[in-house]
Amino acid sequence: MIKISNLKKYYGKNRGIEDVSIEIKEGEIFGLIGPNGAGKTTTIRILTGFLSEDAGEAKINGFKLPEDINKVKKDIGYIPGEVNFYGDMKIKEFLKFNRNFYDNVDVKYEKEIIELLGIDINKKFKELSLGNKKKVAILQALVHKPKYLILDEPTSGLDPLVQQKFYSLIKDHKKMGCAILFSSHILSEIEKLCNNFAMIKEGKVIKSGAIDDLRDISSRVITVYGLNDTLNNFKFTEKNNAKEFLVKTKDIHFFIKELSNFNFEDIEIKKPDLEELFLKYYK
Ligand SMILES: Nc1ncnc2c1ncn2[C@@H]1O[C@H](COP(=O)(O)OP(=O)(O)OP(=O)(O)O)[C@@H](O)[C@H]1O
Repeated sequence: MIKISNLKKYYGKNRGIEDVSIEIKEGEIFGLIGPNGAGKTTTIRILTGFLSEDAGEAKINGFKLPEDINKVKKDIGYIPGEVNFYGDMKIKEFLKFNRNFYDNVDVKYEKEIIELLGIDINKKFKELSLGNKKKVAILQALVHKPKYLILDEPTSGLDPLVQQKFYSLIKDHKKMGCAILFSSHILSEIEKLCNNFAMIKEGKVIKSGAIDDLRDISSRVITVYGLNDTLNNFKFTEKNNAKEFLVKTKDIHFFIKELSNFNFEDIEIKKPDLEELFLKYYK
């Protein structure tokens, strides 16, 4: 398990994080979201052994970070937000170096990922584009089939096709029982991939829980176009020349009955948009 409790970190007088607590179980993809400067990377840097905390604690499999990083290093896969490897090294040399470090690299799997993502291992790192550098970072993070994956905006810079391939690799790791921390600004990918999430703002967790609970799966957004009247029992907000109602699924037939007394042009019924809900918290 990855367990972070009341973690706090200041850079001198500057707040990094104030109070962050999250738990990620094996077989779970956990979304870490929040605006620029919220504290996601600071949290991740402590978890990956690069920074020490001021208060609270971060643990992986019971080992305290950053102190015990060497005891869990081989079980962790990490994709940093900014990928900076050894510029003059060819990718194939880098992979050899990586195989020596992680004595548990699955060489067959390494080959599979190289083919899946289309990585040119004969190129030097400095010759690669941003997206292709990111592909090497993905490869390096996954080849030893880690038990814990820590991903800091892993899809930034990837084209949509490679993104899809990356998602399938991550889902495979989830099936293998990996505990995955996935930091991202792309709310739709958090919605699609994650079971649970935490939103950090100004260094504190302001909202967390199951993605499905957040969405309020028992309600529907009903947009009615060309309706000039108001309904007695249902409130609405005016949006793009239409009236938008949030209606509990159990009340939909009452809603339709009441609406049928009036003229309107068109109607659209959909599940609440998670992206809109997330954006409210960003503001
Ligand atoms: N080396 C540093 N020195 C001083 N302040 C820092 C340093 N690194 C981060 N900070 C500050 O800590 C806060 C949290 O930054 P952090 O990089 O953790 O946020 P983030 O959520 O990862 O942001 P983003 O989404 O922009 O990557 C910010 O206010 C940032 O300015």
